[in-house]
Amino acid sequence: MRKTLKVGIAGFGTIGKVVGLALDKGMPGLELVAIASGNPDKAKAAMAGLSQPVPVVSAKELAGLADVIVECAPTAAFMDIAEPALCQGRTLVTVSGAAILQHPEVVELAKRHGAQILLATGALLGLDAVRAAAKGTIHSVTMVTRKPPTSLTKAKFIVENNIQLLGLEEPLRVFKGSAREGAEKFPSNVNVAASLGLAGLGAEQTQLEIWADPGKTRNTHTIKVDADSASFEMTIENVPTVENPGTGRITALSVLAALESLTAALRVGS
Ligand SMILES: NC(=O)C1=CN([C@@H]2O[C@H](COP(=O)(O)OP(=O)(O)OC[C@H]3O[C@@H](n4cnc5c(N)ncnc54)[C@H](OP(=O)(O)O)[C@@H]3O)[C@@H](O)[C@H]2O)C=CC1
Ligand SMILES: O=C([O-])CC(=O)C(=O)O
Repeated sequence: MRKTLKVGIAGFGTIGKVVGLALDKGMPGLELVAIASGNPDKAKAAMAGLSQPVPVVSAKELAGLADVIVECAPTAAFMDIAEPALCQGRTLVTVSGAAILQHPEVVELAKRHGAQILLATGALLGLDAVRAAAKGTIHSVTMVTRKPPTSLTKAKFIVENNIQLLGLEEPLRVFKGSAREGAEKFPSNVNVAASLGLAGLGAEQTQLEIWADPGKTRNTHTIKVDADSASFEMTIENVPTVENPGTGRITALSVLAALESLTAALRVGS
């Protein structure tokens, strides 16, 4: 029998609450032990739906209590959560690809302390195929993201440049460049582009376009890969969450699938 893994959630918002509820209902081999969040009182109130509420602690305390830390906080909080977890040799499950690009030193930190960072596929698809293709030679990787304007209004670049997206009648391209630059300008909106870069050609060599598209009701990502082993093009159309339209519903489910693979006797997909 494998030992039950103690799980801590850092960030109890749109993604964190879905993960918390699923753990509370029961996931084999996994036990929710504590959470860390921005505002502890808000987090305690948000736990009302759990049958077994857990303590709200600091990110540092969480690293001492849990074997697995699920990080689903804003990009700016990433290091406060990742550093103590990795220094204690924990498994860090995250969807913050943009934060990993900003702080590549976390990989060295994980190596040094025998920890592991598991960047879940999140709101994207096909990272298994991209990783496999990267074992051969990839010629090019491109990604086109189209989101309803309401999913982009809170994006850093849009706010800082005072770009008016509400009332758009035609699609507007708000970014074209590398996945690295896109992830810097839209850290909470194209984590998936950062993850695609990390899986394949690297974030500098991965080309990205972001469109605010009034004709879309879903957050849509199309990736196109040309490699010596295969060519493929895939599109995912994510249903935006009500709480945070920039975050697709599938993101939290991807985190659950990643957690499941930590204890499952059969893992499907690389
Ligand atoms: N790869 C992917 O596919 C995707 C990745 N993401 C990433 O996941 C992150 C979370 O997304 P989402 O759940 O929608 O975001 P939310 O804004 O809904 O939730 C974030 C939560 O983090 C909490 N928080 C704030 N500061 C800290 C801190 N210092 N330590 C711990 N928790 C903190 C917030 O608390 P409070 O409200 O009290 O401040 C809030 O509860 C995003 O920032 C984004 O980077 C999101 C979507 C897709
Ligand atoms: O990439 C992200 O961070 C979020 C996203 O696009 C989505 O939910 O579709």
